[in-house]
Amino acid sequence: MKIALIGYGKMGKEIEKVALSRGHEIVCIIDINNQEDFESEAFKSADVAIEFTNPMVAYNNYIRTFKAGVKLVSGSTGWMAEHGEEIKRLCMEEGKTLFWSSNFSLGVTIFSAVNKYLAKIMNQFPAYDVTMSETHHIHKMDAPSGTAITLAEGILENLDRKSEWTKGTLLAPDGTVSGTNTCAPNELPISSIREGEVFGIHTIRYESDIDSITITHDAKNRGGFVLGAVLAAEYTAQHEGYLGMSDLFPFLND
Ligand SMILES: NC(=O)C1=CN([C@@H]2O[C@H](COP(=O)(O)OP(=O)(O)OC[C@H]3O[C@@H](n4cnc5c(N)ncnc54)[C@H](OP(=O)(O)O)[C@@H]3O)[C@@H](O)[C@H]2O)C=CC1
Ligand SMILES: O=C(O)C1=N[C@H](C(=O)O)C[C@H](O)C1
Repeated sequence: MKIALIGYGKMGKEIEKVALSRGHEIVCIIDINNQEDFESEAFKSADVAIEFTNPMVAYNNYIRTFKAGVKLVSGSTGWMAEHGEEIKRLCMEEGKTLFWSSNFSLGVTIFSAVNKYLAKIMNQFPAYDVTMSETHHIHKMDAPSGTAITLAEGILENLDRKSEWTKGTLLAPDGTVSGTNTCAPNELPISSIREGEVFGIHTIRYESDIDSITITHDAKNRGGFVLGAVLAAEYTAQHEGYLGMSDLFPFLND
């Protein structure tokens, strides 16, 4: 399969290696310095483009990829609140194709299913309140992480006493703490920690006066995100529309 890469940073470089190891060809690499290549024949020849950039530029990259008539896989986070509805509409009503996930790792996909199941159980146990925390490397631009937002949505869909998530405390790379831990009973607070080169830790904690139940996913490296993105690209080459991990792993719909 012919793959174009958009964004050649931490994820883009690792995706290149895994895509080559699975027999794919990289036909074009677009970074910040060669934006004109969106119009190149090499880019247009790709079966799928894989985009990992940042919250500010992802939307524009999607529009340029759609214009070139190329299917897209993206893991960029932090753009959904502003542009999510429009991008979904372009895919569902105007024939464009995007496979997006806030986290491509199989481990988080499993964790996400467990999270939803646990939230459903907790409807029977009102003594427990729920909080979430996420820890990432100091270079990360968005907070809360995209994964934390997706996990929070999984809780809101299943736990009747919570209706929105809210930002909790932020521990910044320089050690300063901002935000608050207090929130309304219907709110789920997400605290964020930026520390060293952490790949991504997500913890969901249910706490009562007598005990606590905690589930955690801790990425040991970027291998899971990278393999998942390449598997998603292989899937996207054969499918159309607005796609996600529940298409790739239908057990999530059970
Ligand atoms: N869904 C998932 O599983 C995962 C998602 N992510 C998300 O993916 C994104 C990228 O992560 P990561 O690779 O670690 O970040 P990096 O900062 O390491 O890489 C991003 C790259 O994109 C480049 N870039 C900036 N602007 C443009 C542009 N307009 N067009 C093309 N390239 C551009 C940057 O160049 P320069 O450095 O010169 O600005 C940089 O090389 C983040 O939003 C992160 O949250 C990350 C890991 C897993
Ligand atoms: O920026 C990162 O590194 C990551 N971003 C994604 C997110 O925002 O959830 C996925 C993963 O946690 C790594």
